[in-house]
Amino acid sequence: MSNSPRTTANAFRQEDSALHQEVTREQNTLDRLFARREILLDEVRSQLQQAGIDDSPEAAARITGLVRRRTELDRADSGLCFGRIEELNGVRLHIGRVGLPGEDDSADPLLVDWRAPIARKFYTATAARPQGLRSRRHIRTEGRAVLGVDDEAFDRHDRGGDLVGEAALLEALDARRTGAMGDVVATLQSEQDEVIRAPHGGCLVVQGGPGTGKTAVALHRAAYLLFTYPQLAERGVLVVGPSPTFLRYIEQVLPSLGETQVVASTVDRLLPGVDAKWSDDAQVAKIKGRAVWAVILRRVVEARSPVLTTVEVHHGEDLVSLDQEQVAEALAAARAAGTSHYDARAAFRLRMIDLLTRQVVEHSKQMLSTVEAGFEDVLSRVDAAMARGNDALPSRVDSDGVDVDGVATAADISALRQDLAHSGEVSAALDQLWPVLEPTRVLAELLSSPALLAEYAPELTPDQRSAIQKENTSDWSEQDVALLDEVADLVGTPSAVDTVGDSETLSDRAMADRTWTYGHVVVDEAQELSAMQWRMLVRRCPTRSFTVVGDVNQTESPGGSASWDTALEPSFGRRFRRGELTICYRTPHEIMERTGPVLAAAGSTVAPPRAVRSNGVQPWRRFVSEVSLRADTIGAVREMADRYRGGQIAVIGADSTCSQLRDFPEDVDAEVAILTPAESKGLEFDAVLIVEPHAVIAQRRGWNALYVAMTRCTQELGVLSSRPGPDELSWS
Ligand SMILES: Nc1ncnc2c1ncn2[C@@H]1O[C@H](COP(=O)(O)OP(=O)(O)OP(=O)(O)O)[C@@H](O)[C@H]1O
Repeated sequence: MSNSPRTTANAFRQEDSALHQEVTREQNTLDRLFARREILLDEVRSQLQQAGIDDSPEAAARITGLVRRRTELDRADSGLCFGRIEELNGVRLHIGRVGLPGEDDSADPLLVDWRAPIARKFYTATAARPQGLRSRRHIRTEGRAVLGVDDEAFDRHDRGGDLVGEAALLEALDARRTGAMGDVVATLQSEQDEVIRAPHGGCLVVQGGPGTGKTAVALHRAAYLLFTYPQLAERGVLVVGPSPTFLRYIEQVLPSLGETQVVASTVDRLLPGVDAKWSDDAQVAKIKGRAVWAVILRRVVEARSPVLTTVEVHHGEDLVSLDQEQVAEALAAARAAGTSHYDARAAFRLRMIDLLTRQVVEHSKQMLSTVEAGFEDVLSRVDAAMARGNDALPSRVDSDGVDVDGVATAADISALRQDLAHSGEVSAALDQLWPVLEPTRVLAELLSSPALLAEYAPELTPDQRSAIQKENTSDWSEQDVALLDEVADLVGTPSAVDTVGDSETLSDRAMADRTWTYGHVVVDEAQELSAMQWRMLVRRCPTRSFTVVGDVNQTESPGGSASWDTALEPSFGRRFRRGELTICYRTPHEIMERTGPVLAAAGSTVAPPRAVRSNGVQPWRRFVSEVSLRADTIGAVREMADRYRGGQIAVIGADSTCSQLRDFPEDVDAEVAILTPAESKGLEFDAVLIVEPHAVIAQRRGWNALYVAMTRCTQELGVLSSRPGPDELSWS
């Protein structure tokens, strides 16, 4: 039976009114939720005011917990509630950014936190596997207003797709880009949820093609772990990204989820006091990234062994000395502990002062006859006090009237040791015998000396050694930082934490402390890291609790890896779990289907990820003359800016092309960025214009770079070339 226009119109009206009723119903719920949130916020604020009177660790932990709760309630102002599930028995649960308990403890929660186990079904139920749900609803809101609802019913077996909340998802994906990544908590997909909720111990590596949500998933996982394992908040979660631009792009995601206990950094910013000023060229970066540096640098540090020599020091009129045998014995004792260079040197210094003190006392004729018995006892107590304070000499020993011999008391001996500890002659003797190792000096000396490189780095060929040799050793490159960190670890250099006050954030404290260890580390674009950078990261989390996301088909950096086994095995052995993301959310089908040949040319045997949406906009290519390239680029960008007003546009090309296009006119109604493929890593734009693809391909790992460039846009891809080819970009 066909519907007459009148009955169709009636049906629409009925549907409209049913929809209207549902929107009103959700609006009432949202109003109640906001009212409850206000009450809870007031409670937390007053608890915070009352706290802080005592400064016990328990009180500090409680305050940290309250501050976190206040932040998450505060930040939930937008998108407080975004979903609802209805179970077969009719029970309905609203899902949101934070959990809101009911008014009394026994009541059901008014709003379930998206990270709670019970919320999982919201992200994973499908018509084929409804998991006891009758329906799922996505609730679209703006501020405190409900705009609409999208329902999926699971008791009618008429939907078979693998997308969750397809309408809400597609709407989110089609939205204009703002230049900042947002959270996707309302529309997470089932395969993403699986990664986010994986157990936190050990290393989880997630491979996924461009736009499959790796960054989004990694950040939501950080929020999930902090919620599920609150103890992680104390040490924080480190998020490592490929560039400062990328970190700015993602910086709002975790705060919008209410998380503050997260430190975001590039890997080269993780060594306090060292600022990487430049990048090595590809050949040098590749050499410096090799794992063999761990062996080379250990060799260098170990070769700085103390020089066996006698020690002579004045104390007043006295000349006291240690012979080689005594020095050798003290050295052996200091090193036996198996501690770092720095700690062993500190232990040796104490031992040396101890022996010299003994000599001074022995020189005192008055003490000679009676000193031994009491002296040992006092020394052992002084030693114990020193061992507790490591390098620090106690300013005073509690003598309790202990007379060593009726002339020298414990206090006398303590004062004597203080004298010797501050003696310039003792310091000079120590420096000569066992020089302090300053990581920057050690590496600078090595890299500037062909002779030292030949001696300590025989694993490198002469050509490689001359490639890395450098005269100006006061500036450090990104790859140098990982080498410096390795030296600092071998030497055991203490961290300069003193500059950070109590009131500073977790991020301030962690970033000022080389030895800070995190509860969990998330690494994005992880395929780009060199072996030495991996070592550096593992030192930041010795429990090896890592989430590693990336795409080995996008690897561009010289020290990076084309396989996860190669990248991870040196640091994690075989002890890592794998996850995979297979659906591309960013780039439309029209573009993704053109990336296959480029990926194949890059040497990959896998297919690009399947695009979730199609927008009907075909990628285009124009041939222009080299002379008019700049003008044509400007013209093409203007056209794109007209189509994506207020949006984000990227012009991507090789270094040489980018330099030609600098000082791009800004009088277009869109943000325009001119980037190399490496700079565009992890970012996305409404439209992308690739200029001179042949120059991109000509670079090292150029096909991978082209693949990265092609997959940055959410709507439109254009290509401008002054030369024909390559065939992989012949679309017609
Ligand atoms: N479940 C989702 N709901 C809505 N948007 C999503 C979802 N998953 C991913 N996105 C969006 O898709 C885009 C791509 O995500 P993301 O940047 O995390 O991908 P990626 O795998 O890290 O990409 P690349 O490797 O190219 O850097 C982003 O705009 C992200 O917000």
